[in-house]
Amino acid sequence: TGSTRPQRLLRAVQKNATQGDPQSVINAIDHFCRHKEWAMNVGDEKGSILDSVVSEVNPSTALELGTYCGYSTVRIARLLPPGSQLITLEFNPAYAAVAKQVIGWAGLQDKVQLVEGPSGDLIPQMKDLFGVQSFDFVFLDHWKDRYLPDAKLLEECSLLRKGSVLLADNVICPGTPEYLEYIRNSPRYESRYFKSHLEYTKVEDGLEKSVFLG
Ligand SMILES: O=C(NCCCCc1cc2cnccc2s1)c1cc(-c2ccc(F)cc2)cc(O)c1O
Ligand SMILES: [Mg+2]
Repeated sequence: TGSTRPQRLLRAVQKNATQGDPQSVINAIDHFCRHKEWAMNVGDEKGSILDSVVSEVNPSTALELGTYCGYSTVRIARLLPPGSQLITLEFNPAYAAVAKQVIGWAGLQDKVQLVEGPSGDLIPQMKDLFGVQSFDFVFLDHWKDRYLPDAKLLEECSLLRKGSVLLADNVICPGTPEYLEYIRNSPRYESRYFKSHLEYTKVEDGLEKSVFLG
């Protein structure tokens, strides 16, 4: 039984990145995905947009839906102010196991809570499990047909407050048409589209930033 792509990605991080240096972890993953094997990380181009939104929001509590190998987890966590927390949900235990090691290699484990399971079950438990009142920032990067139901679930569970920012990956490719339709037409959100490209390719993709108005 050979290795999986996430395991090969982790080996590239352990070989080429410096422990405790998040930027070197990011660079190692981008190099691996551009020159060795494509993987569904948000990537460097969309990652820079993610960085600018996270820096602008400067969240105390952040939620990531879809950890995968932890690339965007590291991008977000490295920018968080001291004392803030990022909760990241992953459905696939094999992905979660790799992500935990990538996050650890970056030295960001104290800022990150990695939780395994489906978002639909876990979101209603956020207050009880982690004592979260509300999220200042949410990065949606999981099943594309779960973006809409989970945005509604966050509202219903009072996990969003006036000014909370949702940032959604892949709104063009693979695409999240129902989510875009809802969020762009809802009076409860102010949305903006950041045109970019599918990670490590020339294919169009983009991020949708939506501010909850309360
Ligand atoms: O599927 C994508 N991401 C989701 C996979 C995670 C599943 C989870 C479900 C779940 C449920 N609950 C909690 C946690 C989680 S994690 C994805 C796919 C592409 C892509 C792939 C092929 C292609 F040709 C073009 C684009 C690009 C991307 O940037 C992606 O993000
Ligand atoms: Mg994505």
